Amino acid sequence: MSAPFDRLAIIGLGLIGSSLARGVRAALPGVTLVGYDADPAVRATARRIGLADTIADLPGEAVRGCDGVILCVPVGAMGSVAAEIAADLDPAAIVSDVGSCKASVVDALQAALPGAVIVPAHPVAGTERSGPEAGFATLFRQRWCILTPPEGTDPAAVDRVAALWRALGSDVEIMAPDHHDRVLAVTSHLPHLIAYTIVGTASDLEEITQSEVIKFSAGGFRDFTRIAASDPVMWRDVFLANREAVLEMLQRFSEDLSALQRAIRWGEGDALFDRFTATRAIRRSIVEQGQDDAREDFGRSHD
Ligand SMILES: NC(=O)C1=CN([C@@H]2O[C@H](COP(=O)(O)OP(=O)(O)OC[C@H]3O[C@@H](n4cnc5c(N)ncnc54)[C@H](O)[C@@H]3O)[C@@H](O)[C@H]2O)C=CC1
Ligand SMILES: O=C(O)C(=O)Cc1ccc(O)cc1
Repeated sequence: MSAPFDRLAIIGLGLIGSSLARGVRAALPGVTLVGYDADPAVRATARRIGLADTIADLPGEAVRGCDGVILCVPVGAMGSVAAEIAADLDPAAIVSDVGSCKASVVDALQAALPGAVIVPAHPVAGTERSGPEAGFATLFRQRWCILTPPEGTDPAAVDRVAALWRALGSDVEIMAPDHHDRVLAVTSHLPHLIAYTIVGTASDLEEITQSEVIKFSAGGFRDFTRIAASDPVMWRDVFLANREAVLEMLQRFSEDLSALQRAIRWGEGDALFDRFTATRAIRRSIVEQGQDDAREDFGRSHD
């Protein structure tokens, strides 16, 4: 199988960009990799650990001569990065991204790069860690990667981006950007909001000390603290960019939470039991489909 790209630029070398670089190195050794990050310290680390064949000092320099460009920056920075590369982009190059929400990113990329070939993507794989040293080559293996090409996108371009993610071990699905954002609002964004809230609530309680929260954190709370350790810039941007879908799912969630609150208040054990039985079945079907995190060393050593 020939590689889907000859020369690939990765802009943003944090968790996802560096995992992508490592994955491409391992699975597609014929691809020439160029990296760029706005943070000079990240560029220095990327050079030291040999993330790409070249680490450029300017975004335009990174994309020049590339047939593929993947933006791996927080979603709020996608538009400005696209504007920075516009003048140096090969007109035939495919521009993609890895942002966690898609409608706003598609709009930002189309506005900054009129006429460019744009195939947005979202690898539904990650950890709570960030930065170039947090990445690992196998992050995308057995994970979904959702592509949200704008209407009229050349199918051959979509196939090339799909081939890239399949080479890294992902399963690829195509979706409309708005639908993607509603699905991810409930499966990923709302759970992060809940984790940020519960961990904040526990640490704000006056009568329970911080050290008691840490000392007695049982399974459930510990899992929430992992998610609540996720990158503040990335998640600030996700909630601002996917505002409507998140607010809609939050409204539904609040209503369901009120129903459980009511059941507890009125001692309605059957209602609680029925709800917990139904949710247990959902967990079982996720595990059966191999989409759980059975990887015990998740986020630690993977290369
Ligand atoms: N963290 C996760 O689990 C996942 C994240 N994503 C998406 O991937 C993207 C990147 O996230 P992470 O790698 O986790 O974040 P990260 O914080 O580890 O890395 C982001 C990098 O982008 C750089 N950057 C920021 N603004 C820039 C600019 N204007 N020009 C060039 N570089 C710039 C930062 O210096 C940083 O090194 C985000 O859009 C996020 O929504 C997608 C799937 C999973
Ligand atoms: O670490 C976790 O539990 C995650 O949920 C990772 C993650 C974060 C953001 C995404 O867009 C996709 C996956």
